Amino acid sequence: MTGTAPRAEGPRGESQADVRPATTPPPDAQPPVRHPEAPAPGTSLGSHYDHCFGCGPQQVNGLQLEARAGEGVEVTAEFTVKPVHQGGPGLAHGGVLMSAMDEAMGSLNWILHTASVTGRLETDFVRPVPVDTVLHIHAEVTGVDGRKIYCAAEGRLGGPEGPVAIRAQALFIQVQLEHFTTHGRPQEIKAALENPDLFKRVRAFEVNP
Ligand SMILES: CCCCC/C=C\C/C=C\C/C=C\C/C=C\CCCC(=O)SCCNC(=O)CCNC(=O)[C@H](O)C(C)(C)COP(=O)(O)OP(=O)(O)OC[C@H]1O[C@@H](n2cnc3c(N)ncnc32)[C@H](O)[C@@H]1OP(=O)(O)O
Repeated sequence: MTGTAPRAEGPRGESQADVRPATTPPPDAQPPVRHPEAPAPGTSLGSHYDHCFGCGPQQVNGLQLEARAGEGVEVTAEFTVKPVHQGGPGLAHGGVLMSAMDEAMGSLNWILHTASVTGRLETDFVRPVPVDTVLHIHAEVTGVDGRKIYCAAEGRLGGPEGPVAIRAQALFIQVQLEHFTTHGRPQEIKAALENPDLFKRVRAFEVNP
């Protein structure tokens, strides 16, 4: 019987010789820079979109993550696991926890003043996370290489110094406003564009990269 050789390529079809974990900054990546107009350390970042599953106040079953700016190119956030977030009985669903990490790393956009979307997201689940737990998340940018923004995050149980339950690394890709207007469902895009605050914010990110 002949076995099938493992695929000698990375997630984007690159040859094995070129493969570095896609979420690890390359050696020539730039250190991240806190944008001069980034929210001051300690400031609550609020929601980027009322209907966002991760942070939107209108999503009653969403994560309603509350993030704050840190000193560097970093944020802290808390996610309270509710019964609606269960996977196993009394335990958080892994995909929901990944969403919380995605949202926390996505909120680094506020610190860089960049609009970006998740290209790749890797997660290690280290400990189970029971319902009613508050997951304390710290997320930071680890490097920037052109449009590519490398991020890492960890989530701890019960407090910022609690045991680590989840670790994540991600590659975000900078996009323009057109990313949303081209691909989003027209009715939500129309409503979002009619919201002057949201529109101005995304435009400001574009002219002040
Ligand atoms: C009007 C409404 C506005 C609403 C927005 C409001 C506010 C925004 C501002 C602030 C937001 C604040 C907080 C946000 C909080 C949470 C956000 C949650 C984030 C998400 O949950 S977001 C949803 C999931 N996300 C997607 O829905 C993406 C689908 N996808 C695509 O839309 C494309 O795929 C894209 C754009 C990613 C790239 O497409 P593209 O054509 O622009 O660029 P291209 O493919 O050339 O990639 C360029 C370089 O990245 C490398 N690269 C790309 N992908 C890679 C991968 N997976 N692995 C390894 N490398 C990768 C390439 O290899 C190349 O590298 P190189 O330059 O070295 O060749």
